[in-house]
Amino acid sequence: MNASTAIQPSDLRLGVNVDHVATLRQARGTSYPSVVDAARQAIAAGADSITVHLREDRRHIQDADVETLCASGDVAVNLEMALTDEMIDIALANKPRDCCLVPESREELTTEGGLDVAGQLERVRDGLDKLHGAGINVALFIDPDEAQIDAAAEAGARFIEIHTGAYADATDEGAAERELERIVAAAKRAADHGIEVHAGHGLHVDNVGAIAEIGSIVELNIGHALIARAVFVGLGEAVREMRAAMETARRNLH
Ligand SMILES: CC(=O)[C@@H](O)[C@H](O)COP(=O)(O)O
Ligand SMILES: NCC(=O)COP(=O)(O)O
Repeated sequence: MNASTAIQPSDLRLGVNVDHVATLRQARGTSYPSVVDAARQAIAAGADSITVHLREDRRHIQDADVETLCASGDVAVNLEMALTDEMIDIALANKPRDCCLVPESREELTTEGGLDVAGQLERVRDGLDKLHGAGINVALFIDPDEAQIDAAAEAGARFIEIHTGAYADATDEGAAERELERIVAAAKRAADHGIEVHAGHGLHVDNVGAIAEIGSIVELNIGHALIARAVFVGLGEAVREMRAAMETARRNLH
């Protein structure tokens, strides 16, 4: 592989999820902190895109955040959403560059498992067709599971986002290693299907390296830990720290 085709650290994109900027705002129902200002600051500091999860219960991101961000023209938006008619209509009305279909339940504290594509293939295929028809890139947020990867390919997915939550939440090194092996295998299987591979959930500067070293993963979506870090160092510095951790790890690729 010559230098021109070697994987470059910049090959790995960073999507910053700003849900929890909205969590702080919703805590008091104020107009601040501005999600749009946070998005622009993150982009200025090196983020490639902004992820927002418009949940059915609107616990953090609001419809107006999606509308303003998508209308801004200077922020690449990745709209995370449940596979429902309501959310598909909102995506079609706002036309974010990207969507990511995620499972959702009101009782959950945060996203738990990945989307069950294998168990609802036609419904997923129908959702993909509607969003693709509007020119929206759509990723399926799925567990690092062979059957779900194969189902994503069968449904016509062009992108997946591998759920890294089990890896991030592993309580010991052995469990983390086993989850990492699942992610590596899933990323390779998806890439072999010709699917672009993203990853996210629970990542922070201390655990992102092993994921960033997986050459077939080209985008990471990171939110909660980065926003938490921003409380102490500011959003721009938190983004720069994450990018540096990703690029340092990416240089380990052969
Ligand atoms: C799908 C995923 O893992 C996250 O992007 C999601 O946004 C988590 O939901 P909360 O941000 O509500 O924790
Ligand atoms: N899809 C993952 C994401 O957008 C951010 O997840 P987290 O870093 O907030 O856990």
